[in-house]
Amino acid sequence: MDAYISIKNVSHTYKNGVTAIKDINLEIYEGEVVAILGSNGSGKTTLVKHFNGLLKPTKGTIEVGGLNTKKEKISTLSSLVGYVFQNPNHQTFLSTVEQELSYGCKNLNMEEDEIEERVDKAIELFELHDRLEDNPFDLNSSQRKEVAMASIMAVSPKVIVLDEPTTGQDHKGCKRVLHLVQMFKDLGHTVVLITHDMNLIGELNCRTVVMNQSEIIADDKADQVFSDKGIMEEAGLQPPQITTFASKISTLNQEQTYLTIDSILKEIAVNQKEDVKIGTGS
Ligand SMILES: Nc1ncnc2c1ncn2[C@@H]1O[C@H](COP(=O)(O)OP(=O)(O)OP(=O)(O)O)[C@@H](O)[C@H]1O
Repeated sequence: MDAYISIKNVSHTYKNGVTAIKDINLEIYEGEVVAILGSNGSGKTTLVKHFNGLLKPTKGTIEVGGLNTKKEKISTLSSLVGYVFQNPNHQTFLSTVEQELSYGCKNLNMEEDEIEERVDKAIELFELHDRLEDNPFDLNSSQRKEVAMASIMAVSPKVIVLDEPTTGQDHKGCKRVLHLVQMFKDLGHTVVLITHDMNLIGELNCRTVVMNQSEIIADDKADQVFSDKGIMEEAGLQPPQITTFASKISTLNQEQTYLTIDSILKEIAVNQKEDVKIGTGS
């Protein structure tokens, strides 16, 4: 299968001379959930802004859906890759939620009927029926972020990039983000997450690309990355607290990397059943 996003030897040097990404090679396939991790300034946002043409490589090539991003307009690329900014205020600027939801589709010159159909679907998915007349700026930040996601979903791009989706969210908001990522995946979208939220990555146990000093230093499933002390130290990352806790409990299988409380509880339940079996001689 061909990669949907194919990045070959890509570097980006800003006008001020900072090379924010260096010789990046990365392939992202349809339907994947990929987290991009790394300390501040490691190059995550610069990399991802290349996916929808907001930035163009100063060296190397990127193809999205077979199109060379250097040769395509941002409008073409943004119908393939939707970018949900960290701060929804950078994305919502119209006076009603309904206008926001149709904005992306209108920008792509879709027919009225198609816009209506897509907006209705987004309203359904995000349960926004009661908010259509609201001004996005009267909503709380979590709701505003959902409106931003819903307006991207109306366009229905193959790839959805979520930049720090849980930053500034309360516990309920974080759970909702997890649910939405899973929903996007179930609907067949590819999801790229830029995040510092190790718990979110732990819950997803998704492909995890680690960046450090403008380069990719790891690309593996989250449990493999989190158990690699060298990589974690080099990138200045800490695994989820539950992973560190589990690594200190000798009765747990130390060959395994536990990413969630549920995975620990499951292991304990299995151990207890084994104990009962041994105790009864059955
Ligand atoms: N528009 C710009 N002009 C010049 N330098 C920039 C620009 N945007 C980012 N940089 C620099 O590029 C480097 C990488 O920044 P980038 O924002 O891609 O990293 P990041 O990993 O996303 O960081 P953070 O986690 O803080 O968002 C940093 O040194 C940053 O200062």
